[in-house]
Amino acid sequence: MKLKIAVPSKGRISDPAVKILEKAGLGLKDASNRKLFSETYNKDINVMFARAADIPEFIDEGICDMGITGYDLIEENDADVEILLDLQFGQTKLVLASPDDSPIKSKEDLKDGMTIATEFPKLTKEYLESDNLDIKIVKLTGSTEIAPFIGIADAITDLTSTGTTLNMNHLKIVDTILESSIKLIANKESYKEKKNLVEAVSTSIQGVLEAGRKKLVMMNVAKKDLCEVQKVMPAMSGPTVSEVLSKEETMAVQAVVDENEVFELVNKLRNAGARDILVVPIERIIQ
Ligand SMILES: Nc1ncnc2c1ncn2[C@@H]1O[C@H](COP(=O)(O)OP(=O)(O)OP(=O)(O)O)[C@@H](O)[C@H]1O
Ligand SMILES: O=P(O)(O)OC[C@H]1O[C@H](OP(=O)(O)OP(=O)(O)O)[C@H](O)[C@@H]1O
Ligand SMILES: [Mg+2]
Repeated sequence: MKLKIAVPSKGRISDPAVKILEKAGLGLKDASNRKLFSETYNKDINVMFARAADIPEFIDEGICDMGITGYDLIEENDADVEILLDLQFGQTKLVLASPDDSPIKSKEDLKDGMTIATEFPKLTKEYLESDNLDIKIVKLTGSTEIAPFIGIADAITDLTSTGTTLNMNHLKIVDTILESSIKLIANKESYKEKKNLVEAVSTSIQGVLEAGRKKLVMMNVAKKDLCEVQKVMPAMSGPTVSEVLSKEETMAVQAVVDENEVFELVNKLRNAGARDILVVPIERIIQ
């Protein structure tokens, strides 16, 4: 039984998606450009490349079993899929925005008869319907930010992450409609029929995400200093201590710690008597 994963073929989320699969042990056998399919180093799992915007539909319809794409696209396509993981990249938000000098400064300033340009008509319509506003929606396929300046819209809804595009086009954020990031999703039937394989992929990717924030700290400690070192040693399940065969009165100590604790910890460990301290990246942590 094979499992097919849909991966964005281009754009800002394509490379990070391929990289997280590689770290999860699902490296692509052929990631050359313009290929539609690639095997992975797991004989039961293949990858299909597609536009991020098409992936929600492909998973909903079962054309692929799993996929990696943006939450905004899942919602805009009203895709009925299982959202398994937040992949902690591609954070963005869909916002209502208007020209800097526009009187539209809040949602309340929107009036019947106005026009909004967007690449996300469904999400925009839902956002407006909640206030029974009779506002025309103009669907564009990109460069939405110019719409208010060529007379086709009073305001826009668009994705923003750094805010650069809005600032460069003299647009201000009026309201946030949806927070989004990149998700690992699965077809609901596949999740039942290929549950083991789907969960194996999800667990492995979760292990990569967990490990991303952790480091393995290893060191040698004289037996006389062990107590002092253990006092400063935060750890997931207590440090591991073992005999150093080559040095009698010395113990090898190691523990997994959060990367943001490492700087302070290393100095405390040295002061407590630890020597030969190594800080090692971790590829995956499977609880
Ligand atoms: N600043 C951003 N603008 C747009 N999308 C973003 C942004 N940050 C993250 N994303 C996420 O990436 C997804 C795909 O956006 P992206 O623009 O990379 O793909 P694309 O539009 O298909 O490719 P391209 O922009 O190169 O045409 C978006 O739906 C969203 O989930
Ligand atoms: O807040 P920022 O970091 O400026 O990002 C926001 C911009 O990114 C997206 O466009 P993209 O670059 O994906 O081009 P596209 O419109 O062709 O998809 C989006 O449509 C905005 O224009
Ligand atoms: Mg884009």
